[in-house]
Amino acid sequence: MASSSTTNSILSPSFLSGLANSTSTDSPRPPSLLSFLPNSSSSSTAVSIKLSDRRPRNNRRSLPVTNAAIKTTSSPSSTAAPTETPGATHDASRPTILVSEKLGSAGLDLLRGFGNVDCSYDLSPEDLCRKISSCDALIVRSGTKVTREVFEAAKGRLKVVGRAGVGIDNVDLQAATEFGCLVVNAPTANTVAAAEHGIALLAAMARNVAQADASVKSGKWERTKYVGVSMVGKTLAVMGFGKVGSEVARRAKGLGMHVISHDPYAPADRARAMGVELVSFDQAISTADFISLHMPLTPTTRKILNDDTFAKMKPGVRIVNVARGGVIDEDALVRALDSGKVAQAALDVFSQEPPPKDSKLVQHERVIATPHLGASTKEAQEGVAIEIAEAVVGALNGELSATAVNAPMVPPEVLSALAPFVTLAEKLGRLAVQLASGGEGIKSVKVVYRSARDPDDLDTRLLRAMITKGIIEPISDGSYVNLVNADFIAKQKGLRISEERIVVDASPEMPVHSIEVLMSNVDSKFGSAVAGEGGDVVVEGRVKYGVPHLTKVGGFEVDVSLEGNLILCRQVDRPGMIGEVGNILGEDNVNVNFMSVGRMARKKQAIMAIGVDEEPQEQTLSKIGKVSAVEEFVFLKL
Ligand SMILES: NC(=O)C1=CN([C@@H]2O[C@H](COP(=O)(O)OP(=O)(O)OC[C@H]3O[C@@H](n4cnc5c(N)ncnc54)[C@H](O)[C@@H]3O)[C@@H](O)[C@H]2O)C=CC1
Ligand SMILES: O=C(O)C(=O)COP(=O)(O)O
Repeated sequence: MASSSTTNSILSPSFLSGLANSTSTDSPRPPSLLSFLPNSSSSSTAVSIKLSDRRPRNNRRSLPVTNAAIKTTSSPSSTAAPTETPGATHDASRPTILVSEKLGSAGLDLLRGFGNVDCSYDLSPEDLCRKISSCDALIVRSGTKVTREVFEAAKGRLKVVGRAGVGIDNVDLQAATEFGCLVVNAPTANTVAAAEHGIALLAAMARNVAQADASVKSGKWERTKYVGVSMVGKTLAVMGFGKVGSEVARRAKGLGMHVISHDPYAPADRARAMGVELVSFDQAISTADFISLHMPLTPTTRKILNDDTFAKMKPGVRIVNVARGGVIDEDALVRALDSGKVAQAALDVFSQEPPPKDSKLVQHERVIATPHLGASTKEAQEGVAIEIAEAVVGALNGELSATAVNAPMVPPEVLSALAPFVTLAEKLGRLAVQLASGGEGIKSVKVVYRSARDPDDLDTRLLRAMITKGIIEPISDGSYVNLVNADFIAKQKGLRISEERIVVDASPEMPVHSIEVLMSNVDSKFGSAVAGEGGDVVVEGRVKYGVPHLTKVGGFEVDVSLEGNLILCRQVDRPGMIGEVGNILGEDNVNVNFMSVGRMARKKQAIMAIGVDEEPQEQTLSKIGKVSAVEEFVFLKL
């Protein structure tokens, strides 16, 4: 098989006239990343064929966007209409957003401008599961457990879970990812509130404010009993130097404390700039007079303070926890308080919330407790509500949120530049899998990105996810594939996708010059699609003038815009072939929108790539098969 061929291109005039008509909405927009629809870019423009040279266009054609998908999704299984907020009307054409915990009014207003908002607080797990199949989004705080059962009960309708706050330990992220449900949080709006609460607890604990207050209210006046300790000059270990931890450190420095911190992932220069020394875990806990916890609850931080670690602390250490109850072994803390190793603890969070009424920890006389109030200031709650409402609305619009927790975060400007390549990637995956015979047998796919840019500057996660989606959707029983679950589903299906980035001499303006998809160890329905030493099914595409094009099939160069559907035809290169096949399609009312012929050499084999708007009937295809010069052909849905 020849490794190269020459190309004639036929551009349809309506393609060009469509461009002339382009409006402001024609500028490239980021594609919907969550609502991937199967035929996300089909064009319905009917055209006639006319020979023409490729011409650059001044206006770009509008990009296929699929952002209506989530808005209009209604699960066939969802029959129960959600309870509306009193006074609100339920509009079935709008997405439904269930808010299961109190959310600031500004956020609710924003949500109501976009969809049906159902504020149902204090739902039992069963009620939540019952409701969820009629909801497109769920907004929670720390009180709602979003378990695997919730995702199962959603029956595929739930597209986004918004956590109105930072900690996402109450959301089963693995299950969310498997179900293709995006999880977003609101990571910044409550930072100061949580830090202020940490400082409030620190000072209240040191000066016995809570106990003394209760004593005075009970009619006592116990001035000697409630002598406190000073904070100035004491060492505070901030465990977790993230947003909250660093704000606590800043405030503690203002109180004259010596602040050290342990955080395996924090940059030392950021800490140093604040006059905070980053130290090892053991050094932090063994030298601190006060320890303040600010790390997330994860499998590695669960019970990070336990009998062993309490044993390493200074006698009389004081502990503040506004992070998560689960980072402390609470029974061990009771033991450490009883033994005097820990002098006092100030706790905002508990492993079980609310804690049992008879909790020894809560009842301990040297413990002060608040009911998870860290984020509860008016200001923080309004800010969090807006932050999460914007993220959820964006996600429902098919945009990727900057606060996505279980999907790659792609900055809007990168997304915008990648948009046509995202469509190209999906179509190449879709084409390659249809060219292979027996799609389920595909195990190994290689993707080669050619770009003028440094390989490190090219974030291909989005493109890989779309290729995966393109490969998987045609061969699976309705698997819903999106950026969130693409890698998971590929792995589940035993599909190994490897990537190679090659620097080429091309325009650095374009993030990618070409994308090539190679499938190993598969037979092809269209022998000409097989190329290379390994006998791979090969397709390659590029973006030209903002529009995805197929540029290579097997060893043949072609040039066809990836719109509508595609007929690939290998024939002996001879005069009249284009007209003959074009006539068959025309007679059977199939519109050709694009056509190109790539041949090995004059009068040798050639590949005709024909873009068609409609799906030709069986008999139309068989007429093409009967054209004497046609050696093989295949119809591919894009
Ligand atoms: N009580 C409340 O109402 C609130 C509680 N929180 C809790 O505080 C936590 C921290 O919040 P942010 O500072 O906004 O998050 P963040 O993500 O900015 O900071 C967390 C820091 O913990 C560090 N970390 C991770 N593993 C660690 C380990 N093993 N040891 C030490 N440090 C580790 C990370 O590197 C990161 O710098 C949240 O995960 C949440 O659970 C946050 C807001 C309000
Ligand atoms: O943001 C966080 O992580 C918090 O813990 C705040 O929780 P809340 O929204 O007040 O239930």
